[in-house]
Formats: sequence, structure tokens, C-alpha cells
Amino acid sequence: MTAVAEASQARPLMPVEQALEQLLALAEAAPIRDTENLPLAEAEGRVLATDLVASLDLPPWPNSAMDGYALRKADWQGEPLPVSQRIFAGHAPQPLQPGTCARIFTGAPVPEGADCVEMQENTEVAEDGRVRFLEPLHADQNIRPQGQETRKGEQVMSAGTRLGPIELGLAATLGHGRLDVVRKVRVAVLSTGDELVEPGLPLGPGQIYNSNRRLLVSWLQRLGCDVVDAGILPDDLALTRACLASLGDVDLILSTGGVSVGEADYLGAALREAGELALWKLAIKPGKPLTFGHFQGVPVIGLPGNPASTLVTFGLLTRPYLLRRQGVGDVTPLRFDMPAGFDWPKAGTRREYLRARIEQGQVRIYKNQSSGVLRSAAWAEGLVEVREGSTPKQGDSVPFIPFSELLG
Ligand SMILES: Nc1nc2c(c(=O)[nH]1)N[C@H]1C(S)=C(S)[C@@H](COP(=O)(O)OP(=O)(O)OC[C@H]3O[C@@H](n4cnc5c(N)ncnc54)[C@H](O)[C@@H]3O)O[C@H]1N2
Ligand code: MOO
Ligand SMILES: [Mg+2]
Repeated sequence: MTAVAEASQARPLMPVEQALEQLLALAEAAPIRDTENLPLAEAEGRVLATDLVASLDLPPWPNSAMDGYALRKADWQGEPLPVSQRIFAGHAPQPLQPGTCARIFTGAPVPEGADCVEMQENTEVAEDGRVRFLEPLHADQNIRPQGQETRKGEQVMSAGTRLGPIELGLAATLGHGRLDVVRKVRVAVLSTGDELVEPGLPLGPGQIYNSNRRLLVSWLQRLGCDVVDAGILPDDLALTRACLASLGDVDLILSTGGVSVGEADYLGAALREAGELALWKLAIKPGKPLTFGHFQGVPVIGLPGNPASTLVTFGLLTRPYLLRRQGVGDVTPLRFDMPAGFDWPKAGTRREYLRARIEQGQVRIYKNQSSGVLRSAAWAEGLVEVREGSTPKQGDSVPFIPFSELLG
């Protein structure tokens, strides 16, 4: 039997959770260990390689949360207090003279001897400049104590954290100008198919535009990967072998198309021939023929060619794989239970990911859920999951995964 004929034999579909578990285990077995030390400005989207430990208290000294007056609470006995100094943010104060208050502004260090700050709206300044406090004072009010946010020596972020604007901001508050990050994952992107033409060029008979390449290259770049764009590969077994062998120094070969059972589907055949096919045929719709294997030691993920299948299998399976290769622990996208705004009367044998959006508090699905229709995803705001065998009806709770959870 030929490899393709053998492949076309019926076999049970692998449940999505099991496929994800296996992919994550494969990712953990091939971690990216190289690191680089980057300035914060270049670290966005990257993964922290070492735990980040605070090298100072935050705030480093008690400071005022309000524009107003700092004083020792016990000094206020109903007689207006003179102002003995003005303290601005960024300037060191003198110890507070007993029996006086200090004019102070938000973020300025609270002077030694003061134990509360009153906001200026609750004060009255007499003509001679002395200050009367109009409301009861409480010890420590409006003072942000030293170390309230973080204590020196505390672990603030752990290795494996993805660095977005918030994490970079946090590193900056602790004074880190550079961070150790995991080097980028190098991914070769390959589009298989005789029918493919790049956008901008004229279409010949039987041809279509290559959309998967653009979708994946842009998405991978957003995920902080180093992309090697290997262009279009014709449907030919010898060329497929040669192309896979030529891609060399990459961490992953990511292809689209050529993984089903057609006579021109050579990607799966090349991996099967190399004897290293770990995953094939999942209980997922769209995306059933997703393939994972190795070619000469390099991991290969073959995404199904239909554009919506590429999107779903990249977002739900490849993205977590790539993040886990970089040591990211939590790779599960958030999902929200939402009332269905549709009926799904036909139970499926594969878990379905329908392109959907939220309208008036309900999940609505795109009218055409064919895996060839990428417009469904452009209309949608995320994916709604319909489990094998389930038939959700209008108003039933269904899990919704926003695209924003998958795209970054
Ligand atoms: N007899 C069977 N046929 C098919 C089965 C099956 O189980 N038995 N599975 C179907 C399913 S499900 C899927 S998904 C597709 C996957 O096919 P392949 O991954 O082999 O992909 P191709 O056949 O090469 O292409 C499928 C489809 O997608 C278009 N395509 C491919 N690449 C691109 C691209 N870069 N940009 C835009 N569009 C692309 C291609 O023209 C085809 O229309 O197999 C089913 N068949
Ligand atoms: O899995 Mo396919 O992606 O149903 O069309
Ligand atoms: Mg095919």
C-alpha cells in the first residue's frame, strides 16, 4: 500500500484536549533555551527568561497620595498651623518642624515627623498663610507607605511571563532598563498548492490567491516569532521533500495545505515517509487533518489548507505550542460562557469552532461556517465552541473565545 493509500484508511479522530496535551508535551521536550538581554523598548511580546526580583522597595519612601498638607496629627489642636516648607515630587524634604505643617504635592516624599496628609480641599488657609484643618484627621491618611507595592527581594514576575505593556511598565517601575528574554522562535512558513498565486498578481485558470501566508506571517510576527517566509510550494512529493530538507536552521516548519487524503496532498506523505508522524486527524472542525511530525529532526506542523481551518488550528493548537516552546506556562485562552443566539440542531462528531460575535448579550454565528470562508472570521469577534455530540439551543450557555485572546 502507498503512504497516501495507507493514510486514507479510517482511524479514530483524536480529541482536541488530547492533541493539545501532546503538542504541549512535544513543545516542553524541545524548549528554546537561548536567551538575550534586551532593552525594555525591544522586549515587547517576548518571554521573560529569568525570574524578576525587586531590587528596591516600591515606593522607595513614604509619599503623598494628595496635593495638600503633611503634618503630625497630634499637632493639630484646633489652632491654625504655620507652613514650614514646600515639598514637590522629586525633591528631598527636611524633617518636619514640630508644630508646623508642610505644603506637599502628590508623589512627594512625606517628611520625617509627619504622620498624615490632608488634601487641600479640606483645609482653609488664613491670610497670614496658616492652615486650618476642617475635617477629622486620621493617622497615616493619604500616605503611601514605603514598600506598600513591593518589598526589595520579592519575586515580581516569574520566568515564562509574556511581556506586554503592563509587564514592561512593571519592570520599569523597578528600575530595570533591560531584561533577559527567551530568543525568538524561528518559524518557516510554507504555503503548499499548485493553485496558489500571490495577491497583486493576475489569476490564471483554476488559481486562487494565497491568503494563509499573509494570515500566518502577520500572526506569527505579532506573537514575537522570527519568520522565514518560504513562499509557495507546488504539489509535488520530490519538491516537498527537497523543500523541507532545505529549510535548515528553524525551530518549526509551519505549512498549510496538503495534509488531507487527496492525490496531491504531499505534506503528510513526506512526513509519513520520514517515519515521524506524531499527530494526524483530530476531532476538530474546521481543521481535522492537522498534522504534526518531524522532518530530519525539525518539528513540522501541517495546518489544513482551508483558510478557516488554518485560522482555528493555528489559534487553538499552534499558538499554545509556540508559546510553550518559549517556556510560557499559561497558554490557555480565556473563554466566557455566553447565551447562544442560535440553534445548533445537528450533533457533530468533531468539536466545532464557529465564527461568532456578540450582539445584544448573545453569541451570533456567521451564516456560512464553511472552512473555506475566511470572511466569516473577519465578521466575527471570536470562536464559539460546540462540543462533540452537543446541540445548543437559543439561550443555552456556550463558551466564547474572543479573537483578542488568540491574536497576541
Ligand atoms: N476525502 C476527503 N477529503 C477531504 C477530507 C477528508 O477527510 N476526506 N478532509 C477535508 C478537510 S476537513 C479539510 S480541512 C481539507 C484539508 O485539506 P488539505 O490540508 O489537504 O489542503 P488542500 O487540499 O491543499 O487545500 C484545501 C483547500 O484550501 C485551499 N487552500 C490551500 N492553501 C491555501 C492558501 N494558502 N490560501 C488560500 N486557500 C488555500 C485550497 O485551494 C483548497 O480549497 O481537506 C478536505 N478534504
Ligand atoms: O476540518 Mo475541515 O477544516 O472541516 O474543512
Ligand atoms: Mg487536500
